[in-house]
Amino acid sequence: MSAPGKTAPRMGGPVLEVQGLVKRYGAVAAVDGLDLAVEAGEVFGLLGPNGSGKTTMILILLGLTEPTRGRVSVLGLDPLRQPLAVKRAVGYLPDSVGFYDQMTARENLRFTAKLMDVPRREIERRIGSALERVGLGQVGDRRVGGFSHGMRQRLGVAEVLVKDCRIAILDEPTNGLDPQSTTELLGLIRQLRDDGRTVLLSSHMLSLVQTVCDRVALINRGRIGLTGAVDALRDRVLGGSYVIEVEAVGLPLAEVLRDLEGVGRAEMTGRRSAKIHAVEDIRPAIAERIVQRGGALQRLAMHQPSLDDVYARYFEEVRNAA
Ligand SMILES: Nc1ncnc2c1ncn2[C@@H]1O[C@H](COP(=O)(O)OP(=O)(O)OP(=O)(O)O)[C@@H](O)[C@H]1O
Repeated sequence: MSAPGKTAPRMGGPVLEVQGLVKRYGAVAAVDGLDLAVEAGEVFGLLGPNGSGKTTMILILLGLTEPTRGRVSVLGLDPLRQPLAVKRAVGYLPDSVGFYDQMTARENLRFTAKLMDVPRREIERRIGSALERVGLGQVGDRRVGGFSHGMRQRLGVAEVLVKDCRIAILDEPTNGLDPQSTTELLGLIRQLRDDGRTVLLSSHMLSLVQTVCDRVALINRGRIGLTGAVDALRDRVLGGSYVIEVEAVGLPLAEVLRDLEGVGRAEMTGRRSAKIHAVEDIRPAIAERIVQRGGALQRLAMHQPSLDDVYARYFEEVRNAA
């Protein structure tokens, strides 16, 4: 597959940019003053509860919905004024990708390639290579009507490869996929990034998003609440907290932990076990203290908060503040 994309009206800076975006449906503000900049080559996750405006924003980026107010730029293009150019440069996978069921996978890809003006001499080579890459090489001549949901999603990725898009936008791509298909799809998303493409994805599958996204934005009621790398958000929302589980015998554990430096809160989970919330990884200090006081350490494990913890805490704070 060749290097992605030839549409490069601007060098440097964000490839997807939204400023002061508002979209109203009557009294409902689906998007309510949203600013976002996605840099070239990153996998960016849009996270937020149902109805927070993720799909609306994606449709605006694709030129499929008109914003009420605000500025939108996709590779320097205005999706409303240049919808065809945006369609050529951006691959879009909704949660259920639409293909012609009566046509084979190869015919569907050929149809898109012609529609998108892929150079004729390139079409068959790109289709063959894309089908192989997404693991559909053996079934390229089968009708898509018989494909599973996971196969359709992979065919959606093949379409991005055939169009050679610089940007792929995926709306809830892992919805309805079994664990193996989910893992495969995430692998393909990583490959898109490794090609140098930019990926914007919306998802509720936080633990999975965490494994694939370079940065995420938490969206609440049509606005971006927080943006950053998962680690940075963890620090900001959870105060960089580490959860350490310790189990020791031969000493009064609660007393031993009481004045240990770095312990934010220690909660006894049993007679010999405790869960410690700390601002840094203080496992060596815990081990040393227990041994010094004549105890025997039986377990010392650190649990790093996941994106689910960040998400839950953030939206809890938002609800409490409302
Ligand atoms: N065509 C429409 N007409 C009226 N209201 C709409 C329309 N599309 C979206 N909305 C409303 O706008 C808000 C945002 O919807 P949107 O689908 O963008 O959210 P979302 O974050 O993608 O949700 P989900 O996670 O459930 O897909 C919701 O209150 C929704 O009901």
